[in-house]
Amino acid sequence: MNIALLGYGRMGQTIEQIAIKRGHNIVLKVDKDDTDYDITKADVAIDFSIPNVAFNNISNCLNNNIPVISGTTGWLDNYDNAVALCEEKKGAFIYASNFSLGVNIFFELNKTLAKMMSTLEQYNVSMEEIHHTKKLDAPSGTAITLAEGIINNNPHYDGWMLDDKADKKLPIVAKRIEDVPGTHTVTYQSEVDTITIDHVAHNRQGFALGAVIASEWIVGKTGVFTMNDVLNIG
Ligand SMILES: NC(=O)C1=CN([C@@H]2O[C@H](COP(=O)(O)OP(=O)(O)OC[C@H]3O[C@@H](n4cnc5c(N)ncnc54)[C@H](OP(=O)(O)O)[C@@H]3O)[C@@H](O)[C@H]2O)C=CC1
Ligand SMILES: O=C(O)C1=N[C@H](C(=O)O)C[C@H](O)C1
Repeated sequence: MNIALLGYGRMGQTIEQIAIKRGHNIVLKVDKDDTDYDITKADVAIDFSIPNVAFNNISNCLNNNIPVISGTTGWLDNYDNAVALCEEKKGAFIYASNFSLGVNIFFELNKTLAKMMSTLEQYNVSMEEIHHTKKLDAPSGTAITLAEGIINNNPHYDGWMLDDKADKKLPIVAKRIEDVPGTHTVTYQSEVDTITIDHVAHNRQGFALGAVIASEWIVGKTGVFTMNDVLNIG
C-alpha cells in the first residue's frame, strides 16, 4: 500500500517504521512548510499533525477521494464538518483519539464500569491524564473520550471540566511531565474506599500500529468509521 504521512513528527516517524515493516511504501511525508504536494499518489493518508491544520489535511484527502485516518487531537470542533464532507464525497474516514488496542479495550472497560457505578451515589469520579511537555492540547483526546464514556452512562454528570470542579462536571487534571507517552487514570472515590482503572502507554508503538492497521482496513471502504469497527469490539 502507498501511504501518505500528514505530519512527520514523533508519531509520523514511528508510523513510518511500522508501516515499512508491514510491507508498505511511504510515498509522501508532509510537514509544516510542505504546501504543494500531490496526495493522489497515495492509497491512504495518515494524519498525525497539529490541531489547527488537521481539518484542512483531512478535507484535502476527502476532496481528492483518498481514504484518511486521523489521530490528531484538539480539532474536534470541526469533526461534524469532516463527517459531512466524507458523506458528500462518498469518501472514507476514521478519527480516533487513541489508536492503541489497549486503550480501545480500556474505553470499553471504562463504559462498563461507568454503567455499574451510575446508581452508587456515594462515589465521585475524577480523571487524570499525564503526557510529555511537548503536547499542545489539554485535556488529551483520550481523556475526552473517556469522559464522554462516563457522561453517556452516568446521569450524575453532564460534562467535564479541566483543572476545576463544578456540580455535575467530571473533573479532569492534566499533568505534563517530560517524555511521558500517555497515562490515563479514572478514579471512583467514596468515604470508605477508592477504585481506579488506568492505562499506561510505555512508548508510541501501540498508537502507531493501531493507525497502520486502521489504514490497511479502510482501503476500499466508504463511510465514517471508528476503531470499534476496525477492531470489531464494542
Ligand atoms: N490518536 C492517537 O492514537 C494519538 C494521537 N496523537 C496526536 O497526534 C498529534 C501529533 O502528535 P506527535 O507526533 O506527538 O506531535 P509532533 O509535534 O511530534 O508532530 C506533529 C507534526 O506535524 C507537523 N505539522 C505542522 N504543520 C503541519 C501541516 N500543515 N501539515 C502537516 N504536518 C504539519 C509538525 O511540523 P513542525 O514540527 O515543523 O511544526 C510536526 O512534525 C497530536 O495531536 C497528538 O495529540 C499522538 C499520539 C497518539
Ligand atoms: O499527544 C500525545 O502524545 C498523545 N495524544 C493522544 C491524546 O491526546 O489522547 C493519545 C496519546 O495519549 C498520546
